[in-house]
Amino acid sequence: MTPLPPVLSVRDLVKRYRNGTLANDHVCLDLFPGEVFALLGPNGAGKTTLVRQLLGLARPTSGSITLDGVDIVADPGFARRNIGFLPQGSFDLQSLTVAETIEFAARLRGVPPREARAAAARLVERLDLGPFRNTAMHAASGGVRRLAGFAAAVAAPARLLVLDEPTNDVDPLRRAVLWDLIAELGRGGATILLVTHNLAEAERVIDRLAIMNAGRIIREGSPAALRGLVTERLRLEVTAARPLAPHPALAPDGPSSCLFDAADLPAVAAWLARLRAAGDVLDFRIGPPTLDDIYAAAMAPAAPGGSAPLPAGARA
Ligand SMILES: Nc1ncnc2c1ncn2[C@@H]1O[C@H](COP(=O)(O)OP(=O)(O)OP(=O)(O)O)[C@@H](O)[C@H]1O
Repeated sequence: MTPLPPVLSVRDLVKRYRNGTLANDHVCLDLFPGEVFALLGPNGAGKTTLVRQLLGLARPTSGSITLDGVDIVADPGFARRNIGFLPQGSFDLQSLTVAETIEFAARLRGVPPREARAAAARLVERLDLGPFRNTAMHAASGGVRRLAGFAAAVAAPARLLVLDEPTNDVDPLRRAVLWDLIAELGRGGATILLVTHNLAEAERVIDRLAIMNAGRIIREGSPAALRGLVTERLRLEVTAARPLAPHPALAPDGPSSCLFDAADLPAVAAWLARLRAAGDVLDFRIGPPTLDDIYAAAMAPAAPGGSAPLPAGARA
């Protein structure tokens, strides 16, 4: 079967600001239909710069960006019409109510009035925003503004959704609904670029991810492929009844939550069983490394004498 062409294709993208900062250094990226793709990286890595160019809000120094094959450097309007965007910052239309904001966003992207109103009503219901429907955006809490912004981004059909920290300030119950909705949109065929530091929650919706550092993509692949960075390690979470003397295999950061060598599993399991029988440990969980662990491993300084090896298949 021939793979579908990418929705978004970025080739050799370079962005150098006027002050000389090289914010994107030959970035290449392909996003395929229906995938939820996470862009990760520390502060200042170049993520916002990349997003601004994808949206046609900043001009690349060199390189190309196409959306559905259309050159959006030459036609930035095409990007603005076809990308749903939840920005990191606050919303501009502060005098509109929550429901009006969502409806207005849909209208701006060409949805007829009746459908725009229906889409807003559906999203208000789904995100449990009913009590805030008629609250003016400027008077809404940070979390409600965030949810309204999310609803505004997804209220009209889009070729690509760019969601920058969608769950910031959102309460845990609505956050769970929001992640469900993101996963559903992906399953429904939407292509989603997620910029987030919240790896623990994003983990269950992500199909592929890229880690940026200093303007470059340093790792790219599915979470499963990138787990190659931390093979031979397991993560232990312990609920203890009282402070525990550390086990040598878990030092120095154990044992409440830590990584340990898989080879030490028999010793660690026997130690936990003893503590559990004595009532010192109430509960424990041993599982594979998390996305946070993968990220930390990717960002760790290279071992002396060379750079960290790239695991097979870690770069798609
Ligand atoms: N308008 C600008 N002029 C000059 N330098 C800039 C400008 N905007 C960003 N930079 C610099 O470009 C680099 C990348 O910044 P960018 O905002 O893209 O990073 P980021 O990964 O989005 O960071 P964060 O996670 O903190 O939002 C940084 O060194 C930043 O200081």
